[in-house]
Amino acid sequence: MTISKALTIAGSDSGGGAGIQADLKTFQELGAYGMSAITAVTAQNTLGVHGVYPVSIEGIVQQIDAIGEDLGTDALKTGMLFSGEVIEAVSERIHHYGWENIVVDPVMIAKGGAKLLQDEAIRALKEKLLPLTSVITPNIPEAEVLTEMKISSLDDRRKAAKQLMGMGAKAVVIKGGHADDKEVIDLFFDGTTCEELMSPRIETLHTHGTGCTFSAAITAQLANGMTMRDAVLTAKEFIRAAIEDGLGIGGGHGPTNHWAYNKRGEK
Ligand SMILES: Nc1ncnc2c1ncn2[C@@H]1O[C@H](COP(=O)(O)OP(=O)(O)OP(=O)(O)O)[C@@H](O)[C@H]1O
Ligand SMILES: Cc1ncc(COP(=O)(O)O)c(N)n1
Repeated sequence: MTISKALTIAGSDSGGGAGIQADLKTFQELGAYGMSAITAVTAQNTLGVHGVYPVSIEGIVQQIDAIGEDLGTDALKTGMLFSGEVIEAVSERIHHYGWENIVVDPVMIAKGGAKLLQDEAIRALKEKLLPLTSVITPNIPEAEVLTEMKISSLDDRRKAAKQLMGMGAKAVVIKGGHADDKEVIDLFFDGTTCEELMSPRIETLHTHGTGCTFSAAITAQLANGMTMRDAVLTAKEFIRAAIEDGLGIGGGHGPTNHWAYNKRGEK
């Protein structure tokens, strides 16, 4: 039996809805063996981020090396990287191991407004990480920061996706969760085709960690050997089920249901 392996380099969310916790749950549900390198520990719940405790560069590099020198990985994703220094160190290690299937979720601000990436880090993200990226998955505000353009229309999203490809990413998904369209439109662009992936907008407060879960599902499916397009299509179904069958726990923005996609398949 071949084991698909997936690595997440991201922050820890004590509340379990976002960050490495969401990633590992998603990897497990999609049949990939999950591994992690933690970049920062957050004290967090559905009400917000109450504290951020960055891990030292040495500590992050040692975690990545522990995996690189022994287990290896078939795909990896990055989430909360927090600083330019972390981005540089992580990019250098990815390059060193020659890893492929690199999914970059450019996490900048938590739903509750807490800053998860320092401003000075944007340059490192563009210069060091984007050239190694197989797919980048910004939400609309993140795509605006990276491209320095205002994104209002669907056409703006297409232009932004092209610009991000020009910066080195091999594919782009601009997620539509933050737009006010009736349907949620995630724009997928791989250099040749530009596709609008539509699904009904679900009226719910419980969308904590949707971006983490979506990018983790892409990572797991790339580790499983799927093409980029198929991995993105599965991730869209995975997150749709996870939001639709929300758990309704916590007093604020609750987590999604990482069991939902497989539970539906069992029926
Ligand atoms: N209300 C919703 N109904 C249906 N799908 C949604 C909804 N909100 C988000 N999604 C889906 O979830 C995924 C993540 O989108 P979103 O734009 O919320 O990312 P994000 O802001 O990075 O998420 P987060 O920061 O919460 O982790 C996308 O595939 C999007 O289509
Ligand atoms: C450790 C960590 N990583 C990512 C997010 C983004 O998720 P959200 O925007 O839903 O708060 C988060 N809140 N915490």
